[in-house]
Amino acid sequence: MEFEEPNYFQLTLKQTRILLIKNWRIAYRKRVTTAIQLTVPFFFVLGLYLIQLAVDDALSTNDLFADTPSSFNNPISLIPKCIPHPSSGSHCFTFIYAPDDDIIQEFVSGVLQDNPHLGQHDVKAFPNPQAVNNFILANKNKTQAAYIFNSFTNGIINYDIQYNTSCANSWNGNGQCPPPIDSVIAPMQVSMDKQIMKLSNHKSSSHTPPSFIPNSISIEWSSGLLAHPKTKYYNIVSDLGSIFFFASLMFQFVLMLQDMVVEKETKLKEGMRMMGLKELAYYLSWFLTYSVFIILNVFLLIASGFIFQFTFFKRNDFGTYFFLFLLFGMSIICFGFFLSACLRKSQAATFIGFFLFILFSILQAFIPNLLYIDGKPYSIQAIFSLLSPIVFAKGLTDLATASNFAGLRWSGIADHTHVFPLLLVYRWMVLDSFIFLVLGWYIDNVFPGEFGTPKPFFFFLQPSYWTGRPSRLDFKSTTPSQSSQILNHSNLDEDVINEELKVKEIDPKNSNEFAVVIKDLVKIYRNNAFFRSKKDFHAVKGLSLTMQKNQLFAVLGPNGAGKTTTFSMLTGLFGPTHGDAYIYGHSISDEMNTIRKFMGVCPQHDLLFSHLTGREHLELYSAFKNIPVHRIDQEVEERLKEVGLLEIGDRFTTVYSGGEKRRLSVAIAMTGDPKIVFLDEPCTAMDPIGRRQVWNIIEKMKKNRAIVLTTHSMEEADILSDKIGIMALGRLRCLGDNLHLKSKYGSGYKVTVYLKSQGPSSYNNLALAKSIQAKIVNFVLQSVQGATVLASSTEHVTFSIPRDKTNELPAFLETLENNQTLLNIEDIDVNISSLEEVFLKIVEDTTNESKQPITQDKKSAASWKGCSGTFWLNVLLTILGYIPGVIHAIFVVLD
Ligand SMILES: Nc1ncnc2c1ncn2[C@@H]1O[C@H](COP(=O)(O)OP(=O)(O)OP(=O)(O)O)[C@@H](O)[C@H]1O
Repeated sequence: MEFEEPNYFQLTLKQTRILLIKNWRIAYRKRVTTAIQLTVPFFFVLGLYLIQLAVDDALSTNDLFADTPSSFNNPISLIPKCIPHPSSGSHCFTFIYAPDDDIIQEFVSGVLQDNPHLGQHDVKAFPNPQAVNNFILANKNKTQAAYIFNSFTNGIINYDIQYNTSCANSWNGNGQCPPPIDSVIAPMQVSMDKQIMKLSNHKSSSHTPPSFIPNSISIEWSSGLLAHPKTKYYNIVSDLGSIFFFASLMFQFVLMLQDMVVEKETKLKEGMRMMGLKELAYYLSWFLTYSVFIILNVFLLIASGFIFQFTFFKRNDFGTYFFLFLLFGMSIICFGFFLSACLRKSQAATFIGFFLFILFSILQAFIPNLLYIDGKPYSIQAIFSLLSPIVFAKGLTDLATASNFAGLRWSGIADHTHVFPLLLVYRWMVLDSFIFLVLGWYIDNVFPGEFGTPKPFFFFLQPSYWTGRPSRLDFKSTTPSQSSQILNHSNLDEDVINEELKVKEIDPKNSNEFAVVIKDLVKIYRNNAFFRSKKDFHAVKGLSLTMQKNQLFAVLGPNGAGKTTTFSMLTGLFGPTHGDAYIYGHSISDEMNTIRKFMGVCPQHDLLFSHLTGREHLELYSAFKNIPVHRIDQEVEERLKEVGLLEIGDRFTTVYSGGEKRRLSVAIAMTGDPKIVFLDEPCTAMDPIGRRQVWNIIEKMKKNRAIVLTTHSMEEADILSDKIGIMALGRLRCLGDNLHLKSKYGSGYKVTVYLKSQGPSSYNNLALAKSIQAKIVNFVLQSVQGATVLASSTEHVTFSIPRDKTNELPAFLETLENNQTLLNIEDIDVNISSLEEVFLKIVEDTTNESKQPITQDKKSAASWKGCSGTFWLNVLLTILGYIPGVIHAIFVVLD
């Protein structure tokens, strides 16, 4: 099957489409979560409405808001007696006064007469205002108020009433502080003014009254409210709207972060990338999925606002708040992208998601009021505006304030008489979205984390990144050869050394002969992302190898040999530390995107979505492989049939048995007719029938493609492979086809001689059989030097023929056959050593070799520093490249 060379954008669109279908299918199947996700704004607006109702109810008993059909007046009360605050002693002055002259004392006596609950000890006289100040400064909270008489000139009496704002002297035991004008100032003024009036009426004074006061006037004071209907003055949206609206949209942010990090943590994302998923399609699909959620949320939020009749929605123009919500929603999706690129664990994602949710809720409640005011430098406002929740709260507060009046018109969004008008809020949210999108994309490429090949920090300048094809303009990283430093050739197999020499001669880019050429491949697992450490682990130590086209190459090795690490590098799960490999002439370091077009992968652990069926998985991967839409059904049917899953293809993979999941993984690997297929232990957890079935499939697959198989099953390798490489402790230990390995590393041949039956079991017959057995043993041991008896019974004897006597084997077997009658031999069976024996021998040879510390790696680092011409440039570029890495590292630490 030949598929046309895909156009990058067409393929991206196609993949985006199928990923969207996948996302919607999963969303549909997780109905409860999705329903909550979609309807959450309604519940937040409902909550806001209920709070509004509760507040309205509480205010309904207050005269200010209650229905007041006619005005009413309350007489001005008496001057309240100062009640000492528990913290400021046992006594306080209700008022003090200055100056201390006769006429003022006359006034004060009158005030005390009018306020019989007060006595002389509640007041205190001072000679002048300065003395009053000195007393107050020296005696904190011991005075409630003061009369300061300034002048009596030209018939004008000028006096001040000063009062204590600390509320300490109005302490009424329940912590409430009454408004000073009503409770203190008005009674003091009324009382004092009465005395002035009395004086003018000459009732009790011998002093001459000021000339402007008429003879005999009396006034009664009272105050009251105008008549008014019931008012709903309090607008809950002004105070709590920003938190509630913010929360209803931030919900999506937390869920998206969780969804994306789970796909990363469970390697599903990398699994899809290995099978040809385009990065852009991946991000686009999540962006579109969550954009739809956000748009639906925004409409529901607005609709709920209208249902509950909030003036915020009724008075402001629709566009003003619609764009505010929409742009904020988009900005949090982009912020989610950025965070998902920095996080690896879903647990950390949940924790950080909720932490940010709470942090922003708190910050946005007060920062905008302190920040977006006249006189604040724009630079400070700009820094905080990089966080879209803060700038969102500013926009929301403006709209809530406007809704207390006539509301904001769309034409007024750019009103520059406002500090930070709404148009600026929109622009900042667009800028925030862009910045976080770019940062997330950059970090994902340069610091892909555990999986993925890190790209150079200037990757976006390389034409190949955009075109998917290598270009002459691409910067090539030179990876120094390591094998000569790392390997000690003295204990290596000569086939391995020859292979290494052969690889050195090959020009992998232009050789048509090989499917895979591996050159000095090295993988060091770093303990620390930034520094070399003694805990770094050298998993693959300079592997050089070729694999032929149309052949199956089996990689064997004990646990920890480095098979999966090699496999992961070849399939692009992560990049090599040094060296390179070429698959059909394409480098795994630079051209993985090209390789993925013709590569199929069955990883060691099944990477399956629990809410998709087997058939849907194959549809998904068929789209990644650019199979035309009209051929996808046929492809899916064929793959399901091939692995025997046709009948259960429509079931969710969660109900598949271990073996069925493996078979589905094999089917996925074969989707799209790949030229090279990597199978990592494809038959684990399979029963013998399933295993045979998969072996048959692999056997058929071998025809037009190269297959790389890692396995622990010697039988599997023996039956399927054309060539075998056995690895141990990160190195290739031997290489060749099974016969070559068996004859080279096996103990030799096994010859089993079956004796003729001597009749029913009896003492005589047993003695006869023993003598025949002795004769045969004698004959064989004399015929072949070094032969040994492995096992014997009255029915057969098994001999081991040493490997160096293999050439004598045909002549010996002929002699044995010629003496068959004489020696009473029934049958002769010849077996070569098993692959298992070879494997055990190789592993045994390497058990004494300890895992090497990476001293050589330090040498290579030193030699790198030695390239002084480029050293400082490299240092500079590295430092620049690490800036986003520092941001990344902060999150990794939190992770
Ligand atoms: N992410 C990692 N960080 C550090 N060391 C690792 C990491 N992954 C693997 N290793 C180590 O590298 C060595 C090779 O591991 P690898 O998984 O390649 O072995 P393998 O041959 O595939 O083993 P198995 O047959 O058990 O799958 C092991 O010692 C393993 O502990």
